Amino acid sequence: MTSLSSLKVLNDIVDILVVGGGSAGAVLASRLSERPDRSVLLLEAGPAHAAWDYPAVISSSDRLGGDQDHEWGYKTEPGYIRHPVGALRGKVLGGSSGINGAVAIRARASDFQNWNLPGWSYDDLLPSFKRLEDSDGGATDLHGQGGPLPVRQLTRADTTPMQQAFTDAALAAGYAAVSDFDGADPHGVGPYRMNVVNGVRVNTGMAYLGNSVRARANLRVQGGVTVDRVLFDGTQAVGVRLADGQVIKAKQVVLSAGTYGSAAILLRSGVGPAKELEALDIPSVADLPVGQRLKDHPFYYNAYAAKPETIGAQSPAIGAKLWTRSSLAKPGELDLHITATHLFPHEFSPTKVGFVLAVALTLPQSVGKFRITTRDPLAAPSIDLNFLADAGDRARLLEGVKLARKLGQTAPLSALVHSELAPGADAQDDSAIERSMLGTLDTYHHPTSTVPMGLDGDPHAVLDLECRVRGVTGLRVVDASIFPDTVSVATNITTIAIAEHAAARFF
Ligand SMILES: Cc1cc2nc3c(=O)[nH]c(=O)nc-3n(C[C@H](O)[C@H](O)[C@H](O)COP(=O)(O)OP(=O)(O)OC[C@H]3O[C@@H](n4cnc5c(N)ncnc54)[C@H](O)[C@@H]3O)c2cc1C
Repeated sequence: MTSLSSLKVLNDIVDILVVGGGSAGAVLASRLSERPDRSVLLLEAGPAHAAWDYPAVISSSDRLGGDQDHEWGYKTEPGYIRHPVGALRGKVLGGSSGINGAVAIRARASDFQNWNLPGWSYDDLLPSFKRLEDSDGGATDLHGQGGPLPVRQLTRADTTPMQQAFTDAALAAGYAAVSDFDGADPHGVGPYRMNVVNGVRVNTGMAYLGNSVRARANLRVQGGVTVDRVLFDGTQAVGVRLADGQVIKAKQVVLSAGTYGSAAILLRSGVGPAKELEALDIPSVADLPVGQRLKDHPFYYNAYAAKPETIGAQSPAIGAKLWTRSSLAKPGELDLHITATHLFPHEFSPTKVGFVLAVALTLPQSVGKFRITTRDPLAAPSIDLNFLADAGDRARLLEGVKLARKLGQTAPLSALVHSELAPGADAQDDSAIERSMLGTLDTYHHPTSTVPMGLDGDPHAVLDLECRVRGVTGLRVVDASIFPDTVSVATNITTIAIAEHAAARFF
């Protein structure tokens, strides 16, 4: 474990201590240390690889989910679907942006309208969405150039024969072609925008914490350090205690440990539902609803055995999607994704090669719950995603699965199919499809909202609108946990943008 003396930066009391170097934390450490007169310390539990020296399991864009050295290893509670699923989270400088699918699409204006928070509209966030980007299409009203994160718009030619056949099947079924999912009308099918360059998934530890940034005299980036809890003097945050008992003092603490990590640190610190904390003998500092509004996107694999002679190239593993709406979506909402992916355990296919039309419900109503069950900072938390508990969620995902199956039977995609593996030929009615949904459901890995922002008087709000933890001083949270509700797309770019937004406005 790192010794306390080796963690000292410039002063004994660091100006800003950022906990967690993931999608949000790396952005904050980079942006906040642009001002040389303040010292910034970033503590990350996982390894802090040099920007040019990430192992292939992190840098290769076709390998998702990391390995035991770079992933927390959490499992969910069985919940409504009655089986646990792996709740993957990156444990590395770059965080979950180091193990994710590298799809780079923003939340929609309607998502921010749903949040309904002053200062957090799409227009408010647009400068941050542009500032983070180095878009290959150059600077436009919509996209930015020269920012830290390279974002490439895939073309049809960049996608695989299977993804092209999927796209053509969706077009044949009457869906529109989408050339940029960040554009005004993303309802339809098309290739992704991705933060991948030459097969390298560019995580935030690379993009925001390159050599010159890490060389700043006022910034210290330290990997291999697990934070136990925030220390308070009364209700003033004064630093953190590490899992090994060492103490680090700071004038301001920012938690960017992610939807699970930040909530767990708050709970261990006495910030959370007082009754739950009392049961764990944790003295209450602020009685707040941490962990009560967990949201995530349920994810179903409509899996196919492919004809080996027609499948062709299989990289990029992720390349195109259909973004559409169920019949229960509210006006303007797009609540279903169908992603055509080669991420498939090929040994399960009778032809030894397969592909997946992965169906996600992106605006679920079901609300999950996050808790800790012990004060031990090294113990796994309890994560109940509560997937599909809401009957409307089941109905909408069912529509998505039926649509995916229809596309699998539509030319030219149908020509690649040897047989359907899930739900499988026997699943002919809704109840059989639903059984398959419940039995094999996974997560899209977009958990949010355990530490939600909200207006004064909002019973769900843990933070105010400047990311400050209510009822205490000197403590902020900035990461995907602060989303007041889920958004209808993958969450990485929006998380980076809220960190850009917070860094520019609140510090
Ligand atoms: C498999 C997978 C695929 C995904 N695919 C996509 C995709 O294609 N596109 C997309 O937009 N989004 C995707 N996502 C989601 C996206 O990556 C996350 O929403 C985003 O990275 C979350 O950022 P964050 O800053 O909130 O948390 P993280 O990036 O997870 O960062 C939290 C950091 O805090 C550290 N930490 C936690 N606890 C402590 C502690 N106690 N002490 C010190 N450090 C701590 C962690 O190790 C981690 O580095 C995917 C996620 C996964 C897991």
